[in-house]
Amino acid sequence: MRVGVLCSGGDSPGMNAAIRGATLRGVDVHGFEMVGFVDGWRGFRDGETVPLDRPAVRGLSGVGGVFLGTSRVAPFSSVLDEVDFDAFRARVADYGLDAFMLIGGNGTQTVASILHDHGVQVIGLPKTIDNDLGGTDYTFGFDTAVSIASEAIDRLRTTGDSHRRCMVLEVMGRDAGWIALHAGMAGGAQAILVPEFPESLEQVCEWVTSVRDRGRSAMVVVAEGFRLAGADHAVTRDGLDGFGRPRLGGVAEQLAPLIEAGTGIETRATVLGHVQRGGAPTAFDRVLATRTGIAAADAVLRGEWGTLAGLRGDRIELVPLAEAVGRLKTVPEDRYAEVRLNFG
Ligand SMILES: Nc1ncnc2c1ncn2[C@@H]1O[C@H](COP(=O)(O)OP(=O)(O)OP(=O)(O)O)[C@@H](O)[C@H]1O
Ligand SMILES: O=P(O)(O)OC[C@H]1O[C@](O)(CO)[C@@H](O)[C@@H]1O
Ligand SMILES: [Mg+2]
Repeated sequence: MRVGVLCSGGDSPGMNAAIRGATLRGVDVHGFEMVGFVDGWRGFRDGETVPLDRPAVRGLSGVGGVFLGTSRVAPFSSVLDEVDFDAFRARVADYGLDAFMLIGGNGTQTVASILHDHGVQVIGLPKTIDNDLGGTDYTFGFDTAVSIASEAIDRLRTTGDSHRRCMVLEVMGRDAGWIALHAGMAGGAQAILVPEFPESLEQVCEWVTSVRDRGRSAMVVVAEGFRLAGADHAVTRDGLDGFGRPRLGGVAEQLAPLIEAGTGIETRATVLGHVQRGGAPTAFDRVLATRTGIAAADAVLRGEWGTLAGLRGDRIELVPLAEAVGRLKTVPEDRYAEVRLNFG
């Protein structure tokens, strides 16, 4: 059995641990031959590969980023209806591959599902700091991003308190508010603004003012995909991402002067950015990623194609890819309601 490993989408702490887990199980236990593609589909297109074996993954469990590289380079050069899947399968055969392990978020696993539907033997490994992928309770990288964001909240709080300022922290997450919700809860934020539930500026200002009236300084956590009630799209930056989508970001910088004008309270914005994706994974993410890699190698051995190695409770289960990518996993209303009652 010859298995190709490929990462796509943004990097996510734990990816190295997942590749290590899959390689140790796949090569040493099951006797597979394994190969990694450099920089995702770019390496597949350009023929850039590295052999994966025990020495190649030595010491990687706690290392951030991903040594193979990742990218948003598209797997197909045409729109889906026009993709030549015979040519794609022929390319897979050129590499001598029997199977693919695809490490990525909802976009990557959508590609995995499409490939499975067209006869490519694939297993998905769910990663993303956004935690927006179905079929798994948590994706590795999320816990690390939340830890970094909650540390940022703790730090912003002390300077905010010293100056009696309102501090607004923008975190990532694309169209899902998971990082904002969990980091905001961990840091005791007085308002958490998520893409799933727009709020009016008046309401945000009311929360900030009530915090001041209690003699405290407000900490507002905002997800990059949040929009004020009535706005028809999220705030974007110039340029497109590698897949041609608008880049999210900038909502904190837009909100801060509006809050200051609406409350009379000096307000500052911080955009956490890629810091929340960098550095060493937490122990939780290392364990989750390693177990995901092990489960994926076992799934290859059993030929459980078209599945994703997802965390369900305390177990890694193989979930049909189609089920996992059917819809984005966003913050449900009850999770938002339980924190919103205490805002302000
Ligand atoms: N529907 C699709 N059809 C074809 N290719 C897709 C599709 N969705 C995603 N892709 C490809 O997969 C890549 C990875 O997807 P995406 O950029 O959404 O990241 P992801 O896997 O969701 O990870 P993350 O959200 O953590 O960055 C895209 O950049 C694009 O090349
Ligand atoms: O690394 P890039 O291409 O700037 O992408 C940033 C995006 O990737 C993520 O970090 C992961 O999907 C999102 O939270 C964010 O919107
Ligand atoms: Mg995604």
